[in-house]
Amino acid sequence: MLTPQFLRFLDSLQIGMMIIDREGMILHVNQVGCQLLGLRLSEVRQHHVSRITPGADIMQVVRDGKASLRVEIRFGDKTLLVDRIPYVEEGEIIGAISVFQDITSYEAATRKISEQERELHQFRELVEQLYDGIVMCDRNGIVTMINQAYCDFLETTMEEAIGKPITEVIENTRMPQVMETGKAELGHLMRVGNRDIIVSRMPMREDDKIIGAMGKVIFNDLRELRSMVDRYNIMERKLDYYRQELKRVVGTRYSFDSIFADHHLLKETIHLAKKVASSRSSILILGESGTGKELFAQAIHGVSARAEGPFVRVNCAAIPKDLMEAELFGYEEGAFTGARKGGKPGKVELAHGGTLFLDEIGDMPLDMQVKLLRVLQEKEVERIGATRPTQVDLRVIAATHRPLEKLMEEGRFREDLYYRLNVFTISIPPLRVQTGSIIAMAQHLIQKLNRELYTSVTGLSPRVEDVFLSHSWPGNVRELHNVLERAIQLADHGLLETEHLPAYLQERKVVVNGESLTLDLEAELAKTEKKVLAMALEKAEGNKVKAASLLGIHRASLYRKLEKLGMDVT
Ligand SMILES: Nc1ncnc2c1ncn2[C@@H]1O[C@H](COP(=O)(O)OP(=O)(O)OP(=O)(O)O)[C@@H](O)[C@H]1O
Repeated sequence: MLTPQFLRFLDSLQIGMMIIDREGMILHVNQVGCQLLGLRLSEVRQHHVSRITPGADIMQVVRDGKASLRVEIRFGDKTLLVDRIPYVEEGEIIGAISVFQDITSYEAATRKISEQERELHQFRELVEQLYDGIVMCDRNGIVTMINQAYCDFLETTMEEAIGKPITEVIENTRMPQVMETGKAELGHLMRVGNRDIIVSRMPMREDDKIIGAMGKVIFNDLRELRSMVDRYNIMERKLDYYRQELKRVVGTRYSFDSIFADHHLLKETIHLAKKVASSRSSILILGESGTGKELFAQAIHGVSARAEGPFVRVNCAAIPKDLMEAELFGYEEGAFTGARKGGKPGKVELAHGGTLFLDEIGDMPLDMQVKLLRVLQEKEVERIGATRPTQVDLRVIAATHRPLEKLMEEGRFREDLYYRLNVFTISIPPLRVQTGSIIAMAQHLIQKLNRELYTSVTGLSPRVEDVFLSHSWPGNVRELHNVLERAIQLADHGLLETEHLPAYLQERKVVVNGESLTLDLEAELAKTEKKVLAMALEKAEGNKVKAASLLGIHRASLYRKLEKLGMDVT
């Protein structure tokens, strides 16, 4: 039956073909078939079919005489589509023929198409949910896409609308103009039928060419918009409230435990602060910038009877003058143009039940001082535009680095307010007078910063200690903290060296006649003054009256100087 002509014919076919006899012995596989199966004809001829395709059902075809068509089978990394038919001669089944083709790439393409169909379906769903209405048209103004919601709104169907000029589907549409000008129109109000809608239209581009336009109807009913705006306002107010609550919870970060004190003057300040903390009276904290005034204010609040209440800080120097009144005292709705809906409480009101910390009180404008005094005296606050005052119960801690007495003399600070605030005064000594304690303070801050920055700096090199001792620290502990933070990050571990210090600290040292001096006038004067006082005391054998007369100054003045320079007063 398999004549050479017939075999040549089989080899010329572009699909795979295999012929077996009744017993399943392979009689022939054509060339394409060998390629698809990855075998040579000599390897398969006269072998049983089960060796090539284990579990092949082709024997079933021989047994039943029934064809099995379009069966997909995996062969290695290929997918083959197989037809198996009985091979009949003179009415008798003498074998079977298997015809197969590689459909691997076809199958991959079909999979891709169904994936894309799924994605497209998801995208449509998304579009349906994102916007109430959406429509697209091509460059000729023909509708190419419209979603169900917009169809419902326009009382049409997708079948009817797609393919029609957009001007026939949406009355008053401006999509042609948008394509003409290339400019998007966002949030326009438009009347369709008897309803107002808000539309955004934008041109669609490909390689800078306008290929169509898209329209989005964000709200198909303005009543819905209005209710959304209302909901938004309510949410904003709630958010404001929670923000305030959060501040109340995390408002204070410092306690007395956070204050490091090695110097006796600072220790005395802490002792006094702890004593006055429990009273209800106002406190005035004096100290140069960076000495820890806020630290003290928070610590006092933390141990006061109001510790559970809020700690509200107002930096009088940082608030622009024209905003200060609203910031401090709040306002009612409609009090001025731009006033927020529902009004806004001021810091004074927010501090109700707690502490109001007025930082840089010396910078408070005079008219605000008058209003503040009223709050302290009457214990009530009146928002801008309000008809009635609100009762407030708070304690004021004020702080300043300015000489308030001088400001009073110049008429820039009200005397009555000064006396009201200054029930207790706490003076924080500047770092430069805490001689002998600067290195200890630095060590304390290094430990704290090591913990925060995951570093392991062990301390200061002797040269850095020198620099630290001769610097006058105008920025006080804050300056020391900043210098150390930078140096620790540069060094990471071991001792801090001068090269880790900022340039202004490295450059201040000069050597004159073999003696190392700094260009810090105040520190050098203090050093010399200290030296002279020590010499005088030595000469007077510790007798202060004698030492003062040797120095030609009053005894009280000697005591003041010794205290200021951190020398032994006893
Ligand atoms: N005795 C101290 N112990 C530990 N840290 C301190 C001490 N004094 C100040 N600090 C730290 O120094 C920094 C400055 O402190 P704070 O902000 O309280 O100073 P301030 O006097 O209020 O400054 P300003 O007047 O510039 O606002 C803070 O990081 C604070 O933690």
